[in-house]
Amino acid sequence: MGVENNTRDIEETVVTDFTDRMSYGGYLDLDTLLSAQKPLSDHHDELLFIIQHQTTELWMKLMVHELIGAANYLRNDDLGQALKCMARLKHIQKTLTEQWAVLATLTPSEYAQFRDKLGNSSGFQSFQYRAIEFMLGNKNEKMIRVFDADPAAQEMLVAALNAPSIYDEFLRYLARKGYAVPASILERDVTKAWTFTDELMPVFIEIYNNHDEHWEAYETCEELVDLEENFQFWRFRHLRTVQRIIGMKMGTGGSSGAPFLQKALELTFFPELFAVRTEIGK
Ligand code: HEM
Ligand SMILES: N[C@@H](CC(=O)c1ccccc1NC=O)C(=O)O
Repeated sequence: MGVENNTRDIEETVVTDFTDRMSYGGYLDLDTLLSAQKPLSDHHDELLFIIQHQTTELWMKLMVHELIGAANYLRNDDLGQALKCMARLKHIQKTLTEQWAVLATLTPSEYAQFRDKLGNSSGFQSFQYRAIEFMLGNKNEKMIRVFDADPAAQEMLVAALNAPSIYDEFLRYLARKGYAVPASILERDVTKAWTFTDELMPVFIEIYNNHDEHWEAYETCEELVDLEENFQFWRFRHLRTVQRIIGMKMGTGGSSGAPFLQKALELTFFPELFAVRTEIGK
């Protein structure tokens, strides 16, 4: 039987009594989740602003989880599982980059009506964002101080600062597989930002020039390139959204605003994987 009167019958077997059963809202703790939106103004658009940030933080929570997973799998030489984590990470990144379109419906006039309520709070203080940057190799000890007033966040961030990045783990994996990764790289101080290392180039040139013989390493290199590219796309959409909403105003976090965000577009996580492109087929 099809639908009648444009109304779908609820089937006899559908469960409706949840007095002693776990329900959807109970499992997902929706009471907590949906009571966490607390606008500080009466402005219609503040809910959009809050939900855009909260959904981003939720997806970033999964990104942290997947990045930890990927690093652990690499450490255990389980490349297949590490690649699965990276594939999921890339889809989350795409979702987050697309999501900027929702916030871009906020006009400068609308935002100006509640911006003063935000005080000095800023995305700059997102510990999950900072952890993701650290896990990808953009380490910066100075960021830790921002979290002096939040010991739990700070502890998590210090752990991410002290742990090898996903790139460090990949290079260690390559070394275990017999690739000539210099010892100085394997023993480097992982709390410092990665900087371009010329001695690594022969390893990647070999992998890219003879990719059939190095398929697993080659595929992983390209996954890392995708991750970096997607990260830059997110940063770019953030910058463009900021430009259209606050122009050249300073940030609530105290930075110069757009010029500060622009500088991040010059950062790179895996410089050798981009440099190798110049060398292919020479
Ligand atoms: C009206 C929308 C937004 C504006 C005007 C804006 C503006 C800014 C500005 C000016 C900064 C520089 C730090 C400062 O001085 O405050 C910044 C940083 C940041 N914002 Fe936003 N932002 C917006 C939306 C978002 C959203 C939705 C997120 C998602 C969580 C986000 C995440 C971040 C992060 C992670 C940083 C630090 C970036 C870095 O260290 O390179 N922002 N934002
Ligand atoms: N930094 C933004 C304010 C802002 O966007 C914001 C404020 C509180 C919590 C998260 C935010 N998002 C990103 O920076 C501004 O300068 O307008």
